[in-house]
Parts: sequence; C-alpha cells; structure tokens
Amino acid sequence: MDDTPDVAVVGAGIAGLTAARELRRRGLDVVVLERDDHSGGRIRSEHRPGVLLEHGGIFHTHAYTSMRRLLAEHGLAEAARPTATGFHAGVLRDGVFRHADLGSVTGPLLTRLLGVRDKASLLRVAGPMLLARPADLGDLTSMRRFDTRSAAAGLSAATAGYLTAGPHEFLWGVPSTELSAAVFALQLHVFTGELREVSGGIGRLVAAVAGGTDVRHGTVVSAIRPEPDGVRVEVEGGDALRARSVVLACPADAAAGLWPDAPAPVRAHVRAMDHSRIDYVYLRTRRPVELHAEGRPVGMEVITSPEVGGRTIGGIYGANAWVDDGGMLLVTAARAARAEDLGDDELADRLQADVEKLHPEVVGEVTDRVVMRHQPYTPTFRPGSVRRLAEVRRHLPAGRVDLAGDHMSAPWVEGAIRSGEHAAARVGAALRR
Ligand SMILES: Cc1cc2nc3c(=O)[nH]c(=O)nc-3n(C[C@H](O)[C@H](O)[C@H](O)COP(=O)(O)OP(=O)(O)OC[C@H]3O[C@@H](n4cnc5c(N)ncnc54)[C@H](O)[C@@H]3O)c2cc1C
Repeated sequence: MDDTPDVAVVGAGIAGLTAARELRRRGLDVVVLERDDHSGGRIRSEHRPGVLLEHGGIFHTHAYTSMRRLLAEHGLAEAARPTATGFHAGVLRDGVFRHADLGSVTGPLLTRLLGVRDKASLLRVAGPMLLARPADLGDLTSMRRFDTRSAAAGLSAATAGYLTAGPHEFLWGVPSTELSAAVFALQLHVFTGELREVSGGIGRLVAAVAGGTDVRHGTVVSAIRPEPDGVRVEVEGGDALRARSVVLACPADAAAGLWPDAPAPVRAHVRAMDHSRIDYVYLRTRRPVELHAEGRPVGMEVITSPEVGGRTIGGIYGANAWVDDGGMLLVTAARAARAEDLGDDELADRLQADVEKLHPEVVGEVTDRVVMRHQPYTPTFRPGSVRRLAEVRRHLPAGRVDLAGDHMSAPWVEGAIRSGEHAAARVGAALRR
C-alpha cells in the first residue's frame, strides 16, 4: 500500500461507510479498510433460495431520521415498509401470552401484565423522560441528564421485569438494571409508532451507501500510530499506509486495541464499553405460524421466565414475511441459557423443543434450521457511560484520529449512522473541507 489518502476509515460497517460517504462529499480522498470479505459489519442480508436471512440492523422506526434521509437519498424511501404487527407482543405469564404494545406510551398502561402500583411507578419515572425532548434522536448524549441511574431505578419489580422482557433484555441482551436510564429515555422517543423494515433487506442500504467508496476487504488493521504529519496505519501482514486522518469505525474493544495511546478519557470509554451477544435460530416451517396474544395478532412472543421445558428460549419473532412460501420463526435464546456454551445442534434442538411446547402446531412442520450467533450484538451503555461519552468527544485530537460506531452515539443503526456523520463533520472541519 503506497497510497496516501486524506482519510483512512477502519471498518466498513454502516458507521464507517457513512463517515466515508460524508467525507467524500466534502471532496476528501478516503479509503475504507475492512477485515471481512463483505461490507456492512453487523448488518447483512443473506439471500438463500426462497428466503431472506437478516443478520442485524433489521428494524427501524419513523424516528430514525438519519437513516430515513439516507434511504431517501438512495431512492430507497419506498422500500421502507411497516411490519404487519409492529411492536405488538405477547409476554408469557403463568402459561398465558398476555398482550403488550411495546411501542406506545399507552401500552404499559393498558396491559394486564401490570397492576395499578406498577403503572404508577412507570408514570413517575417515564413522565419526565417523555417531556424531555432529545436534541438528536440518534444520540444518547442528548438524554445524558438521565444517566445518573439504571433503567430499572424507581420502577416496581414487575415494571422493571416488563421492560426487561420487552425493550430491554430482548432488545439489548442485558436486563434493565445494567442499562443507563438515558437508554430508556431515548428509547421512549425512538421506539414508537410503526416498526419498519427495508423490503428486500437492510443490506440494500449498505450497498447503496458503500457505492463509489474504495473499500479494501480482507484488510485487518493491527495498529494506528499518530505521527507529527499524519497517522500511520499498520495492517496485518506487514503492510502500512499513511493518511492525514483516521476514523476508527470498529467496535469499542477493537478501537481500544488499535489505539492504546488514545487520550485518557477516550481510552477509558473504549475500554469500558462492552457489547452484548445474541444467539438465535431461524426455523423454516411448511406453513406460516401466526402468533397471537389475548386474541390479537402479535409480531413477537417474549418469554420472561424459565417456564418452558427446555429453559433456553428468550423470544420468538414471526418472520413469515422473509420467505417466499411456508413460514419462518426467528427464535432467540434467553441470556440465562448461556447459549455460547452450547453447540449449534444442541442450541437448535433446545430452541425447537421449546417452540414446539409453546406451539404444538409446529411439530413435524420444521423443514430447515439456521443458527446465528452475534457478538458484538449491541453496546451496553451502563449508568455513567453516557456522560463519559459526551466528555470523550471533547478529547478527540481534532482531525487526527476520530471514532465512529454505535458505541459512540446510541446502540442501534440510527446511532451508528449518526456517529459516522459526527466523525465526518469533525474530521472534515479539521481538514477544512
Ligand atoms: C442480530 C442483530 C440484530 C440487530 N437488530 C437491529 C435492529 O433491528 N435495529 C437496529 O437499529 N439495530 C439492530 N442491530 C444493531 C445494529 O446492527 C448495529 O448497531 C450497527 O450495525 C452497528 O454498526 P457499526 O458500523 O457501528 O459497527 P459494525 O457493523 O460492527 O462495523 C464494524 C466493522 O469494523 C470491522 N473491523 C473490526 N476490527 C477491524 C480491524 N482491526 N481492521 C479492519 N476492520 C475491522 C468489522 O469487521 C466490521 O465490519 C442488530 C444487531 C445484530 C447483531
């Protein structure tokens, strides 16, 4: 590698690709160095005969403003469509699926899962969060005033459990007690209204954003070394390139390893951030399996306690829309099941057995199983980490080394995109473009 780009971006996830796109628009010469043989990182839409297997970044809402802008700019606005059952879920309690609308403010107030005192505790905690409008829907720091306590603080045990069942453990891979209340505060504004997906797969957005960018796949960056007149980027195998600026758009632990001499607040942030994991199996079925709770169609079923025989299952998402014929279920493992210690076949056997116990109509109907394991899944913003993040941004050496990725804004696709836009704005300003 003997070229000298203005900016080298490490990581071709949606954060790195967005940063590269914004920097190119400012007239800068950019290369993206990517370890894998494909772009998109955690986002990948895998097409197999008659089926779409989504690996990450699957759903969005109306509040994903940066993502919606990107979709529109690439002619994909029409591809974003609401899912049939939205945020409506069934939460298993005493052997019965109770209905819960996890995407509306009134959902917790109407559900039979919570009593009057539980609902009162939620109103007390969520009221101020709802009144506080976030300045940026893809950036947790806009809700950092709530970052003094956990997402479960002030809630009754049943209410914290309800939230853990729905938008917390199921969505973040960790219980509410481990998350900052800032995550909950932002989530109340972002996860509302319609739950949407990109027809044909979110991978279409990745391909569009990557278009025209010089992405060098199979390039594993091993270290970056800031020097007086630029940054030296070292690549596994002994190669290196020099750039005026570098954007590390990889998960926090990778960034920590590549830049051990980062300023102390930056080092503290990337070392402290960890990412949860998620393990699940796609079960293809001969006929579509429809999910219901209290007589209403729901998009997912959430299993909060180990009531089911195998004690492995965490939730079921109805993925019929992703197969040409028949049906499909996306079945996640509960955190307590420690799926990482199970082999693929054992995990699939246990999850299938749990599904068959809950849905006897599935017995004899499964035609294919695909196990998926994702680590990183989503960054864990613990109490205190959001205020630390706000501090980090002030200590990035202007225009020399910058950071992007969902750990730099908020733990979802909108957060990753916003982080790429933020990094590009800082680097572009420093390089005066
Ligand atoms: C199963 C799953 C489901 C999800 N569902 C949703 C959802 O429904 N809605 C939502 O909003 N979000 C969802 N997410 C989260 C979303 O996918 C992520 O927030 C987002 O994709 C993160 O993008 P990123 O660019 O920050 O990181 P990544 O996508 O992780 O990109 C980082 C890139 O850096 C590369 N890299 C790392 N180290 C190096 C190195 N040394 N050299 C070169 N390259 C390197 C990696 O290979 C990777 O390509 C989901 C995630 C998963 C896993």
